[in-house]
Amino acid sequence: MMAFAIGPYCVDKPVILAPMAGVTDLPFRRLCHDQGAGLVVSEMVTSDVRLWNSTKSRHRLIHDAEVSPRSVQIAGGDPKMMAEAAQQNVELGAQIIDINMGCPAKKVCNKAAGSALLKDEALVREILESVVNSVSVPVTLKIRTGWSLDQKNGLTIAKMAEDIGIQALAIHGRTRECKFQGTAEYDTIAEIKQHLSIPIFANGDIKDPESAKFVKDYTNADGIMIGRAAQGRPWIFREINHYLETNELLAPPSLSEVRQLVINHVNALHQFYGDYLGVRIARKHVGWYLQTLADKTQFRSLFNRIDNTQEQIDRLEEFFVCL
Ligand SMILES: Cc1cc2nc3c(=O)[nH]c(=O)nc-3n(C[C@H](O)[C@H](O)[C@H](O)COP(=O)(O)O)c2cc1C
Repeated sequence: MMAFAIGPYCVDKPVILAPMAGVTDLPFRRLCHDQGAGLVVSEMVTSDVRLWNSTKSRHRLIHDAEVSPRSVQIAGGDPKMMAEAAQQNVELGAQIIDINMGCPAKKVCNKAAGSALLKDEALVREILESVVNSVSVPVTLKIRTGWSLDQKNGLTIAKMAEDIGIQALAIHGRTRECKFQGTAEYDTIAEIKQHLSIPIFANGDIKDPESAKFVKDYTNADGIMIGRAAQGRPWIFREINHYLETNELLAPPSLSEVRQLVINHVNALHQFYGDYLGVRIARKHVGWYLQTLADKTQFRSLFNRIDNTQEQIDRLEEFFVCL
């Protein structure tokens, strides 16, 4: 059964992995896809091609070996640079270009990019037109509900985006000013969904199957986008799919399944990043996995001191045997 389509790409499951810089790298995207995410979106790639030689950008520009459709998010505030970045990412294998107007990170917003763009509707229009006209693949957009509570212009931006040719829209239920404070609200998302005909993805504070179903029903969104709740818990995608289909909760994964998943994930990180970066990035993900397991504090500090790929795997094996 098709949940939604973006251009020629039919997506059969309505649960989407949100773009998260420093989290949703290629190994994590593949893992979440295996666990039932219908669509996974890359970490943002800066539109400033002069920065593409950094280690961070080089890893973000690897689009082969990715599950299809390959959705690559770009971030920036200059229409020409955004168009150039979109074209180059398509040449590198992107099948969908996603534009970031949702991220409140200072690094992004200080340069009038990410969610900071929402206060300048003329610039938003220029960027969207420039990117849509520069590539032949579908272009999607991620926004917040607006710039501020006084200027909740999400609906205006959404209508503009659809008119320009944006093919799907993800909305985080907070304004830029809210950053991550308070709780997400879904009325604005529901209102946008009523006025638009492109697929709409609801995002913000969805933590479990029940909240996913609530938000999907409340907003009538075509997809549910999950960010932080997937950290250390990538099986949330299959749990949500199951609940949406059957209204019943899946049993949690067994310890031996979690063990295998964590070890495979850590191995994939070592392979993708190499030894030095791989062990460091693995520490972050293992820290998240440990939040759902017992005996975490002691093991976490031990694991964070390990500097060697094989030793990370050996210690993880031992840790799970002792649980
Ligand atoms: C660590 C982190 C990195 C993020 N990076 C991005 C990003 O690169 N692009 C983007 O559009 N949003 C980014 N976001 C925002 C998320 O995509 C999402 O909108 C937000 O976390 C709310 O969803 P959640 O409550 O399910 O986490 C990031 C969020 C976090 C926590």
